[in-house]
Amino acid sequence: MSSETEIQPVIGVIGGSGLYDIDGLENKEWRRVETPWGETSDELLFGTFEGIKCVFLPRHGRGHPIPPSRLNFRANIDALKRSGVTDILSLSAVGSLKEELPPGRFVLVDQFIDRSFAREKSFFETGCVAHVGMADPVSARLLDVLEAESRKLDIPVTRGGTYIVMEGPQFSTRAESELYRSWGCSVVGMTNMPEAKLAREAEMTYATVAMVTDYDCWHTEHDSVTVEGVVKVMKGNADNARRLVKAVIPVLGQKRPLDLSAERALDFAIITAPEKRDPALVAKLDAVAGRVLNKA
Ligand SMILES: CSC[C@H]1O[C@H](OP(=O)(O)O)[C@H](O)[C@@H]1O
Ligand SMILES: Nc1ncnc2[nH]cnc12
Repeated sequence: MSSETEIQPVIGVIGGSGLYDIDGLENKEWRRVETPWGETSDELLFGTFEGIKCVFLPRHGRGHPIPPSRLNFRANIDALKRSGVTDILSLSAVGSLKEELPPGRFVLVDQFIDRSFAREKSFFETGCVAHVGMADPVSARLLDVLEAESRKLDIPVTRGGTYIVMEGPQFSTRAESELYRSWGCSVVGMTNMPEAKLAREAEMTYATVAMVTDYDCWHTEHDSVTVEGVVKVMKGNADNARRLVKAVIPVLGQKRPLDLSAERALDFAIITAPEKRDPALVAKLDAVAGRVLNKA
């Protein structure tokens, strides 16, 4: 298949804190999707928007029952892949690590630092080893559209930045917050890794809209982050996120060429010799890696 091959995108939206539904979808249906990795956070919401297929998943489940360390990221990403999703828009509440990124701003991050440690981070295990590239974890094409539509809607937006992923669920200590700032990070959150790594392994394009809710705890003129403070800002952010999602779907849903860095990420990534592969694991990888593993 050449890079000129056109595909019909299916848009997946992962809703973070405060975003447990999306409006404007037609033919809406919540459906459970079975995966070999266990239970997803919730049922997935299938629908169309201006004729474009969309799939929504509330990351923490409706009503927010699941904390960051207990999210089954593998099941969530596998279920989106299995449902035909090609492009993932991840919507996330984050704390700001820079003065110029106040609450209410949307940061279109282009890098991540993964400091999470209590999570399953790969679909590949003993019996089928793969190493995908993560140098550019975010799709510039998705960012272009998110940036252009945010500006049209007058949503305060910053293109570029690093999202540092902490394990949580407690917020950072002041020393941690200062450490992340000294590393040049823009925002801090608890969920985008391993989500972005798994999206790459599953050959889906990925971009995050990091919606600032607070200044974490480093800022001397603002109170340290609390859930109460986050929730107050989240409402306005969620309204803007809904407007933005509605604006980007018709643009992203148009036929487009393959995005090779993501959609062909597994072409040269699997190192385990075919005769050494574990058939049970290969079977589990059907949705994620069937394209390369099941080649004749
Ligand atoms: C409710 S504040 C902390 C919570 O919000 C973020 O989650 P998400 O990315 O799903 O919006 C953050 O990472 C924490 O999980
Ligand atoms: N300050 C913060 N730290 C980690 N996750 C967050 N989500 C929202 N605000 C946050």
